Amino acid sequence: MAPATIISSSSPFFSPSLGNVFSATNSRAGAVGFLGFAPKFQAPNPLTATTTSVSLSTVRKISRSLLQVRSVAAPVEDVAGFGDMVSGTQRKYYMLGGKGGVGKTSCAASLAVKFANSGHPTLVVSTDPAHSLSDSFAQDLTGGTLVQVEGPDYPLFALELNPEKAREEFRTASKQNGGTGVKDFMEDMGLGMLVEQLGELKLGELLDTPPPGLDEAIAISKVIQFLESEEYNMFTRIVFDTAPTGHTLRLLSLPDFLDASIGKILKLKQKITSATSAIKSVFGKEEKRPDAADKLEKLRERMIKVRELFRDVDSTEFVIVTIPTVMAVSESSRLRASLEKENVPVKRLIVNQLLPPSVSDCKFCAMRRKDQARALDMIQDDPELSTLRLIKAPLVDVEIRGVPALKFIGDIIWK
Ligand SMILES: Nc1ncnc2c1ncn2[C@@H]1O[C@H](COP(=O)(O)OP(=O)(O)OP(=O)(O)O)[C@@H](O)[C@H]1O
Repeated sequence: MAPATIISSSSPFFSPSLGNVFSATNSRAGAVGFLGFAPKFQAPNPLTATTTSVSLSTVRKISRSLLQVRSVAAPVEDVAGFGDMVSGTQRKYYMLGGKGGVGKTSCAASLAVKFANSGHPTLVVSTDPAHSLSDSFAQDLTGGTLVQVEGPDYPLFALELNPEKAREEFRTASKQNGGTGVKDFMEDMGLGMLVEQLGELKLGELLDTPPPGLDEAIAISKVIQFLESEEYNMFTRIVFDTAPTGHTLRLLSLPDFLDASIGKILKLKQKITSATSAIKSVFGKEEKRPDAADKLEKLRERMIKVRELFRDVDSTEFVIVTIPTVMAVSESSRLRASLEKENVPVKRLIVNQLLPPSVSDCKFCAMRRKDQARALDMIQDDPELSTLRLIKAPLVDVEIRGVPALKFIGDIIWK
């Protein structure tokens, strides 16, 4: 991860300034360690900051009470702006992605805070194996379970999917009880049906080693849970902080791949079934068994549901985050092209870490500014990117950490 350039408070263009904001703001949340200013409140240690792991019943209770008291912010005229994103109580998914280190997590976390402060019970999920949600919120959100983020006006929960832990559990499970542990493990992920079917097809041994793409499969299984499980019913906005480009594209194309693979398995199974039942009927031994193909077909339907969700303009949007450099803009252009090929809706492009205006640039800053202007021109001329709504986010003078900082940057980005 490339660290952001941090401009000191003595910089000639000390604006926009988180430092200024925080000297005037107090908060329940733990804003931690801002450079260049002295916070007026006691900043908790990020490692010991209080976070709450919640049980299913707590989530349900909050959900019920929210349904009674919540009023979601009204839509504004600008349908393409934040007003469009916040309006309506039907569930919407936002995926933020782009090159490593450009500010995906900061943008995703700031969007989640803004949604929560606008009245939406919100869930922010990290599918990046190198999670930084905890760092961004300055709260411990690790553990792979729903954790409530302290600070926003309405419930905001975070979930850092833990592929390494999942992979380890997978290995352990596959060694237990002659492989039935794998089934339990996959069932926990909402993929039990797949194992059953593989068992039917005597392909269970394939599960003994974690397959390539398990990280993405875990993320997909979570999406299925978001769609089907009561635990997640309360959330009207789900924000994904995705892994850098390649991983994310694999994640988005996985349902297609699984759908096609299941299709092939189904065909193969049909052939085997008709051949074996022909033999069995010749010998008068055909048994009536529940049709495994039905279950596979159901799994396939779920995959189609996920695939459709990724493509549904009304409920899903992929927001590309970039920085104003030739390399990052080029990668964003390729990402947009790939997303278009996958029919994933993209409407916005955030250009993050733009140097704020200044009257007196030093030579270094003037050079950087010229470079950034060139990258912005590149975006204007790029057929993949020029059609997107451009959101310019300034490089701020301190690291963006904690809910107040995320609120500050979120109010600049999400308008
Ligand atoms: N506009 C900004 N101004 C100042 N600092 C920023 C800005 N945006 C992001 N940063 C800082 O840059 C660093 C990287 O940001 P972030 O973690 O959000 O990027 P990322 O794209 O999610 O990284 P990764 O690909 O490693 O997950 C963080 O220290 C963050 O505080």
